[in-house]
Order: sequence, then structure tokens, then C-alpha cells
Amino acid sequence: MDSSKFDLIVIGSGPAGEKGAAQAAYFGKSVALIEKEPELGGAAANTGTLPSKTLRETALFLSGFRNRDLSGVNLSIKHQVTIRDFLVHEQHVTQEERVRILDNLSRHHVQLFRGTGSFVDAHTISIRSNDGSETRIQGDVVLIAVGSSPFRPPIYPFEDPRVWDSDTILQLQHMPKSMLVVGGGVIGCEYACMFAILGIEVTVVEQRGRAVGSLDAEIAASLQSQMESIGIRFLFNDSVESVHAGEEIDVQLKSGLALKPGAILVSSGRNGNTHDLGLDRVGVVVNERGVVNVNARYQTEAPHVYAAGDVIGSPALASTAMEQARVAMVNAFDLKYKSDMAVILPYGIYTIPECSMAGETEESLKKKGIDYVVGKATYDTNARGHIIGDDKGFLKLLFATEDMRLLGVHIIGEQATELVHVGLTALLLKQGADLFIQTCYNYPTLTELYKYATYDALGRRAAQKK
Ligand SMILES: Cc1cc2nc3c(=O)[nH]c(=O)nc-3n(C[C@H](O)[C@H](O)[C@H](O)COP(=O)(O)OP(=O)(O)OC[C@H]3O[C@@H](n4cnc5c(N)ncnc54)[C@H](O)[C@@H]3O)c2cc1C
Ligand SMILES: NC(=O)c1ccc[n+]([C@@H]2O[C@H](COP(=O)([O-])OP(=O)(O)OC[C@H]3O[C@@H](n4cnc5c(N)ncnc54)[C@H](O)[C@@H]3O)[C@@H](O)[C@H]2O)c1
Repeated sequence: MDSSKFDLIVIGSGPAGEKGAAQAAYFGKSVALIEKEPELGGAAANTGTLPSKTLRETALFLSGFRNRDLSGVNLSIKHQVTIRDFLVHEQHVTQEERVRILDNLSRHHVQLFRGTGSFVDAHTISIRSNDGSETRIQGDVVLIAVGSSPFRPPIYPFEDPRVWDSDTILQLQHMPKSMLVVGGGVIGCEYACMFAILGIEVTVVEQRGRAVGSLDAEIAASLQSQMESIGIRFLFNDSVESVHAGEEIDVQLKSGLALKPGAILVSSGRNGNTHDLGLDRVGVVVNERGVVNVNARYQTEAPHVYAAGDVIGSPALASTAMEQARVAMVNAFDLKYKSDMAVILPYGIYTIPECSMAGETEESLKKKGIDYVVGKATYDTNARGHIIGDDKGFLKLLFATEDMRLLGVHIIGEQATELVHVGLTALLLKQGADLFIQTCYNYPTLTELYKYATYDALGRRAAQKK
């Protein structure tokens, strides 16, 4: 067999690349995977998902935040948090994930190439390594899984060590006293919460009228108020006009407000990593944010070239990147397996508190003209909620008024990103009130909230009918 020819070439080793490669290899295909960075795992393992979630956990631990409302317990930050305190657990978790990925690729006999991949022609990929040497390999199918990078608006002096994006923040050298977060999206709000509970004065400037625009409005309002209660200040409908980094950082906002933050985190979106891929040589088109266009099979304009993950744009999540790549490979090799993505996807926001949702929001149901009834259950009426000291969380279910089929699930509070999967499964199975009424849940658990939110919805529906 020609050692430079493969059934599949994958470019990128993030969640999309790893899972796409493993899927095809599992079904007997010969697979090459190219990675340009010294470490495997992309943004998910190295700069994004896992590092930020691990830092969140560390911040919760160091601040004693989770124990804030336990009766009679008074834990506040016991000592000045050092950068080592803050980063050391993240470094362990990241290292373990890199080892796991390498092990997974080896078990699947995926051949790993180190260097930057780019198209020479339709089926030939050049791999240029850091020492300048070049290798060329050929593939029947190519999966573009190159991910995305932080968008860096030119007004920010990123060469200044006090000005960060979501990649460079992992190299921070000392804790600033105050921080301006630009962009109240997911990344901005997640980092704002972590730094705020560590005692840093955080201001978030967001050009729109609310933070994390994709959330149900009631959950978003509760999140905003809980973030404000940990000291975060929001400046909505505003953005940064100019930044001057001298002895102090002088920031001028469009509204005329002047700020002097100790540091800036710019989190105003990401761009696809497509600039050096030579996509024009195969007729694959990208938009102004470097995003590749694909059809429902994750196929680009070149029929043998597939793309998955951040490089194809929204929702740009590790969770969806993995699934898209698996589905893309099933379609590419006609594997008679899972050829479509799940019709409903979950979203998890690891703010403090965390939020999660699946399915419709009240706003989307109103727009579609669908009659619905809301059912709510709050953590402060739940035994487990009392035990863990979360008295602000709540579960909100949206049912079709006609037949009480579940249409949407929304949660804010501890374990929201885990709890959502009960509702997600019900949504995918087209189930509703009956399922939550019939099921016996462990006690005491937060999952029980599903039953009480359902009772609440049934009560409201009965009241509407009177
Ligand atoms: C701060 C932050 C927090 C996040 N939190 C979450 C979360 O909680 N949950 C969630 O689901 N998602 C989260 N995400 C999003 C998630 O990290 C991404 O959606 C996911 O990593 C995308 O996977 P991917 O495989 O498409 O790309 P990536 O993970 O970016 O991997 C792409 C890989 O391709 C490599 N590459 C690029 N170009 C080339 C080339 N020419 N040749 C060879 N290799 C190349 C890169 O070096 C990289 O290793 C977060 C992101 C950030 C930034
Ligand atoms: N928990 C998770 O699932 C998770 C966590 C972090 C990141 N991510 C992924 O990473 C992606 C990128 O995250 P992000 O937060 O950088 O992008 P985003 O698109 O989610 O949010 C960017 C925010 O910045 C605002 N903005 C843009 N330009 C601005 C300006 N000049 N001034 C003020 N505000 C401005 C936008 O209105 C938006 O609200 C997300 O879309 C998501 O897919 C997911």
C-alpha cells in the first residue's frame, strides 16, 4: 500500500478532527490527521472549553463561593489568590486531555502528521513543518476541522501584557484589580463571573441590549441580576471607541464614558482558521469571517471535501463539532450509521450560576404562534437546593397547551448543564407532562424539579381553562 495515500485526511485535531478521524477509522478507513500546533486537542483542550471550565471550578473552590449560603458556614477567600493557585489545576486537566486524545488516535491507528496542512490540488495536501520541510499526502476524502481563533479588532493593543483575548488570558502573570470585558457573549460572561468571584472588579461592555443573547429572556434577566449581585457591572448598548495603554489603560466608550481598567479581555467573537488552507485551489468558498459553507451532509462546494466544527460557524461548540464530524464521515463513506445531527441541541453556559437550555424559548414560541403553558420549580423549594445552598436557581418547562408535549427546557442554577439532559431526552422522544408525572426520581435531587415544574404547568393550564 502507498504510505502517502489515505481514505481520509483530517486537518485539525480539535473535537471535530479527533472524532471525525476516529469515526472513519473505526469503520476500517485509513486515516491521516494533520495538526500544526505542538499540542493536540485544539481550542477545546488547550485554550477554550476545558481550560475555562477548569478555571471556573478553581475559582469556585478558591472563593468558597459554593458554600456561601450554607446555614452557619462563613467562608470567604482565605488568602490572596495567586496565579499559581488559579492556573495549576487547569494545566493538569489540559495535559490529561492531550494524553487521552493521543491515545484515542493511536488506538484507532490514525496516522499523525505534524505541520500546517494546505491544499495543493483537489486530493493532495501539503504538510509544512516548523523546520520548513514539506511532506505531501493524498486523500480520497478531506475533512476540514481547523477551528477558529479569537477575532482581534485593531483598536486593541494586544502587544500590551494587560490586554488579552480568550487564548492569551491563560498566560496571565498577575491578578489585576479591575478588568473590562469587551463583549457580553458566552466567553465574556463566563470569564467575567470567574474573575468577579475572585474579587476582581469586572465591567462588561456589550453593544446589544442584553448579555448572552441566545438565552430565554427570563433566564437572561435572572443571570444578569445574579452576575450583578457578585459585583459585575454591565454597560449595554455601548462599545469601545479607543484604547490607550500607557502607565494606565485609558478606555473611551462610544457613550462618552471613560474607564481605567487594570486589564482588558476582548471576547467579541471568533474567525475561522481558513486563511492559509489554499481553499481557492479546490473551489471552497469562505465568508468574511473565514467560515466555510456546507450542506446538510457537511459537504463543501468540492464534493469530496467535508467540514465540521467552528470552521462552519454557529453554533460553534465542542459538543456540536464532535457530532458534526461523525455525521460528516458517515455521509462521506456511506457508513449506514448516524447520517443526521440530532434535531434538538443542548446549550450550556458556564457562568456563575450556570445556565442551560434545549428547544424553544417563550420568545420563539410567540413568534411561531404556538400556544404554550409555562411550568416552573425553584431550587429554594427543593431539598437538594437547600442542601447545596442555591436559593436562586429555577427550572422552567414550556409545554404545548393542547397536549402537554414538552417544547422547551430552561434552567439556571447549580448543575443546570447536567439537568438539561432529562428535558432534552424528553424533547427528542416527543414526550411531555406524562413522563415527568409517571417517573419516580431519586430524593433528594434537583431532577425532582421536573415533576414540580410539571405540576405547576398543569395547574396553570387548568386555571386557564376555567
Ligand atoms: C473560552 C472558550 C470556552 C468555550 N467553552 C465551551 C463549552 O463550555 N462548551 C462547548 O461545547 N464549547 C465551548 N467552546 C467552543 C469549543 O472550544 C469549540 O467549539 C471547539 O473547540 C471547536 O472544535 P473544532 O474541532 O472545530 O476546532 P478547534 O478546537 O479550534 O481545533 C482546530 C485545530 O486545528 C488546528 N489547525 C488549524 N489550522 C490548521 C492547519 N492549516 N493545519 C493543521 N492544523 C490546523 C488547530 O491548531 C487546532 O488544533 C469554548 C471556546 C472558547 C474559546
Ligand atoms: N459554554 C459554551 O458553550 C461556550 C463558552 C464559550 C465560548 N463558546 C463558543 O465560542 C464562541 C465565541 O464566543 P464569544 O463570546 O467570543 O462570541 P459571541 O458571539 O458569543 O459573543 C460576542 C459578543 O460580543 C458582542 N460584541 C461584538 N463586538 C462588540 C464590540 N465592539 N463592543 C461590545 N460588544 C461587542 C456581541 O454583541 C456578542 O454579544 C461562542 O459563539 C460559542 O460558540 C461556547
